[in-house]
Amino acid sequence: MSTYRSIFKKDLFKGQVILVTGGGTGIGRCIAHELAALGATIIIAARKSEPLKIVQDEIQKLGGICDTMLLNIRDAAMATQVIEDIVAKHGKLDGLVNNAGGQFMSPASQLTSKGFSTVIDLNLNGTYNMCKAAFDGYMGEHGGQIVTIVAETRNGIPRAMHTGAARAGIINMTKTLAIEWGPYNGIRINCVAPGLIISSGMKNYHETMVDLLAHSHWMNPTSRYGTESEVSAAVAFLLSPAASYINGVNLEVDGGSSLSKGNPEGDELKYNPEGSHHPVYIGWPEGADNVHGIKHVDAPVKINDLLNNYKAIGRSTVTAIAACTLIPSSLASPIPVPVPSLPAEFQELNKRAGATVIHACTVPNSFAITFDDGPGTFTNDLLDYLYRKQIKVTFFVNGFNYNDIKNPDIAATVKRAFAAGHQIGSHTWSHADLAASSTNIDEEMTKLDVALKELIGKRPVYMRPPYGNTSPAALEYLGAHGYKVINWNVDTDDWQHPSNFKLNLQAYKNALQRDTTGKTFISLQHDAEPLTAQVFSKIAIEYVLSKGFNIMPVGSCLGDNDGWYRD
Ligand SMILES: CCC/C=C/C(=O)SCCNC(=O)CCNC(=O)[C@H](O)C(C)(C)COP(=O)([O-])OP(=O)([O-])OC[C@H]1O[C@@H](n2cnc3c(N)ncnc32)[C@H](O)[C@@H]1OP(=O)([O-])[O-]
Ligand SMILES: NC(=O)C1=CN([C@@H]2O[C@H](COP(=O)(O)OP(=O)(O)OC[C@H]3O[C@@H](n4cnc5c(N)ncnc54)[C@H](OP(=O)(O)O)[C@@H]3O)[C@@H](O)[C@H]2O)C=CC1
Repeated sequence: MSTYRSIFKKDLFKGQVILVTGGGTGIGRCIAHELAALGATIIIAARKSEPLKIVQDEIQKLGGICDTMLLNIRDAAMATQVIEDIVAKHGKLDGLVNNAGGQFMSPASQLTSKGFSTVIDLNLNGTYNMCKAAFDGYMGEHGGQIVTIVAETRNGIPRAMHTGAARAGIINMTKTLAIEWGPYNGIRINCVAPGLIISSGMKNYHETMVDLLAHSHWMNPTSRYGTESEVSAAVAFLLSPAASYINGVNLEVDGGSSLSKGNPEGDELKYNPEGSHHPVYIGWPEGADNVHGIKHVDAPVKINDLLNNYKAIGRSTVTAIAACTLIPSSLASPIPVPVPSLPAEFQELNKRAGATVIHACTVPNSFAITFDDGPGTFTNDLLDYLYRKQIKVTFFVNGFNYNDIKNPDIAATVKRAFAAGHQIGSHTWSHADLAASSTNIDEEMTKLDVALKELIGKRPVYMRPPYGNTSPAALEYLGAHGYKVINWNVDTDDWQHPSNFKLNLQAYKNALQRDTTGKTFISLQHDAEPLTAQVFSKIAIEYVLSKGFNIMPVGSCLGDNDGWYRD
């Protein structure tokens, strides 16, 4: 019967008894499968019995030995009891894999004391409880191997300060225990620090976070996420005699992501959005996902899709590790993005109507970078970057679209952008199509003007019609009410393919890779798109700067230094 295809030799752990906490799901389950396939008697323990029973059944079906126990690692007495029960039932405890753990995501500023304590209690205290129980109950006298799964913490973990602190505590505790428990008790103790791993753990996160994760999987030096098998292999190695002189280390299994995290700028340019050139290791048996009724990996669909992609394009099994190149078909041959020109009937209409539609700048060598539909959840990240680069841009904001401008965080972002000298323009209250006869143009413009007046004390003169759409009636209204109507001549279409930075940038390349003598540009992207705010905007700005253009707000690029707003 085909079983987990470990890279290690068969029977490596034959006769050993190893406890894997949290072994009913994700990484822990994979570790349990691999160690059982290598001959160990595995005990998996966690709070919920059902996942444990399923995994026990899977392992037994494949010919392995697996026992289950209920355990809450936060409960020291329960930890002690579980170790006692294992020793009573199986006679010993050769290995302990502290895999149980986790957290919720939250910016540090919004974290409550209770939330912080909960995550510290689970990870740091829980791991301590297990180490102490294993030491007191068996290993202190007989020796053994301990491996704790932490998380890569080298430069902090944004939005998970609590878990970063707990895991850093575990890493340090591990070093001390290696020193204290090594010489006399024959214990080796190490940590494995995964980067982002395609596993059931991702199911704990909100859909928005899963979306973001699914889009950013290439943003580390290995340009992909890791697999459960790659973490499990590190654990098996550290438990094995091959690591018998390795003690007190933290082995990062993160594709190098911890090396570059925290660098304020430029990292994105070093990453490879085209996909990974690295082999992917997946130890699950080849064939369908559910051979013998065993589901290989149980991550959220969008994350699981990444794995299927790695499998489809890469060589994913132990027997066939080979270089793989993940090139989404959309990137294989760049699709040129045409520079839009105003439809002929509108050019004619503009001549008659009250407002003309502006597509380019007048100041020589200027490039106005504009963002629509925001503020978005990550506009503040973009503002941080713009501040560091000392660059000013234009934000055409909505009142109620991706976000509600009255939400205090969103309102604060508008105020911050304004105070920093960026130009705030109107993009209508609700992103309504001004060319549609059903749209109340006056309401759309006035409602946002009133909200902005409250926030920044002024009403914008510059506006961008949603979808770039105008009609004679709209232009007449806008002209009569003193608005300047700004469209663009570089359209990234980032909203259609937010994670395809190469395609987004193609619009810039189409504009700037030809003779640009006497030309000026206004580009369009959307800061409401998280990946545009966090990544693409920076790629675009670096590119425009590399071509020698001066980036400025639309008002400046039209030579208008005073008339951006009115009272
Ligand atoms: C980061 C690097 C990559 C890592 C990836 C992985 O690890 S993937 C693996 C991922 N796998 C896992 O993480 C698996 C293990 N994770 C867990 O069991 C839970 O996530 C746990 C750690 C919160 C513990 O749960 P529990 O049942 O013991 O606790 P509880 O529910 O009773 O909450 C206690 C308090 O915590 C607070 N708080 C909780 N949630 C939120 C939130 N979403 N928002 C804000 N706050 C939140 C809140 O204060 C709450 O008290 P309240 O205000 O309600 O009175
Ligand atoms: N997936 C990833 O990208 C990364 C994961 N990690 C870490 O790897 C480990 C495994 O993660 P993963 O498999 O992805 O996530 P899962 O959420 O699938 O696994 C967590 C496991 O821990 C168990 N658990 C949670 N709290 C307790 C508790 N108090 N007592 C006993 N068991 C508990 C859960 O079972 P039950 O609920 O039944 O108790 C579950 O089986 C975790 O420590 C995680 O933080 C680190 C970095 C990245």
